[in-house]
Amino acid sequence: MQAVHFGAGSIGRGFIGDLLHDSGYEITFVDVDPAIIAQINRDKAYDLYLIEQNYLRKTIDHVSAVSSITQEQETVAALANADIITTSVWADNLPRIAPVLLKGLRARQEAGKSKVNILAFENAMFNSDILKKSILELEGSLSEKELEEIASFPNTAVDRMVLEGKQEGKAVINIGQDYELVIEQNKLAEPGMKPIRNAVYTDNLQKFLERKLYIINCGHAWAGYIGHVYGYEIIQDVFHHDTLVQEVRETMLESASMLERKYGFSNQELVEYVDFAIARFQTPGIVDTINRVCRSPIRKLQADDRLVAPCLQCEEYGLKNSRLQQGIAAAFLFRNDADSQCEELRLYVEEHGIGAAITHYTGIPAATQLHEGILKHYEELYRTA
Ligand SMILES: NC(=O)C1=CN([C@@H]2O[C@H](COP(=O)(O)OP(=O)(O)OC[C@H]3O[C@@H](n4cnc5c(N)ncnc54)[C@H](O)[C@@H]3O)[C@@H](O)[C@H]2O)C=CC1
Ligand SMILES: O=P(O)(O)OC[C@H]1O[C@](O)(CO)[C@@H](O)[C@@H]1O
Repeated sequence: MQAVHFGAGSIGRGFIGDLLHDSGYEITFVDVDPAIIAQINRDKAYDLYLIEQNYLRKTIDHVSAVSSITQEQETVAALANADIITTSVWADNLPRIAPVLLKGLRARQEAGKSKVNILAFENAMFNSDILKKSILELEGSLSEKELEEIASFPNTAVDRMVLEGKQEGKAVINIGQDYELVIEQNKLAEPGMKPIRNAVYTDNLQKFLERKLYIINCGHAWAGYIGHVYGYEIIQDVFHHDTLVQEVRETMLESASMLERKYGFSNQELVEYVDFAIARFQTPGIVDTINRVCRSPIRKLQADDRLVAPCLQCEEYGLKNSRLQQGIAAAFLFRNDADSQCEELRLYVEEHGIGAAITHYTGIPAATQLHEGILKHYEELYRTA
């Protein structure tokens, strides 16, 4: 069986590649980074290191790689022959892979190939729908009916600790043992089939997605943005600071109270989920930068993302959300010269003021209780920063 995976980065090789390999696929990675492509083609394999098993090595073989920039024909040919197509390129990049994907789908159409599953494994709500929409919006694209005849776009939730590391001086990928890969079953090309082993198949993805994004990623982002205000650079340092850990926990529990109300999760299972996530962030020996956790703050401030969405929903249910407001405020103070979204945010605040920026990036209207709360937190954090 053949898999084509866009994005040979941490999650691409460390999580999706791992599971595709264990499901029996040969994997063609499509990337834009010549160094990663060359490395995969040279070694025809790559190594992963299992953090909790004293960095035990696991080799992923039967892999190759192509560049979507310089090897478009090869990419299209691989797509035409694929039994499954997957991505982990960051949600913001999905529109960039849409054109070559469309060419691959046309090639499949011409060759009379069977309907293929296309799964976007990105941290975003309804990630595969974003990709489908990007394909449909291309000039001269297929109609929605034509696209649905040749491809299915099940949405997913993707959770695993995957970190860049070093072994014997070489850059490697370290992976955590716990993971959750959830796939929308009813949208699969054949809903009875389970194309990836060890994934969870569900018809109620939103519940899993929100639990993961609004608790794990929310707490992580809160810790990163607040940690940055306090001058930390490594996220583990935040998780070794008792007061901050307590505050992250309070943030995650604000989201949890909303999810309990909305989906009927039990309080105990959500509290256990929060504590499991915090324990994972505290795994001994791992080092992860705040710059990575906080990357792309504009994306993370969107109304359906990890901080604003649970905050808005808590507000609707009349639930406490002050910690979430604080995390949103802190995101506006995140600075990283290598991240263009930080500079865009900074310039917008400088030109229009923080009040307008909150509304512009989060959609939260001015003169609401929420807006005023975020503003107040921003002013307090600004004095600390
Ligand atoms: N690292 C993690 O622990 C987790 C990451 N995710 C999600 O997985 C996705 C990928 O994250 P990472 O693997 O950490 O990022 P990464 O930066 O390590 O990997 C992204 C890869 O995509 C490639 N890429 C970018 N644009 C491309 C294009 N147009 N065509 C082909 N390849 C392209 C990059 O060259 C890079 O190799 C993101 O959506 C992230 O939110 C989700 C859960 C966990
Ligand atoms: O990958 P993103 O969406 O930029 O956000 C980083 C988050 O994703 C993860 O990489 C994995 O879920 C977390 O470490 C972090 O919460």
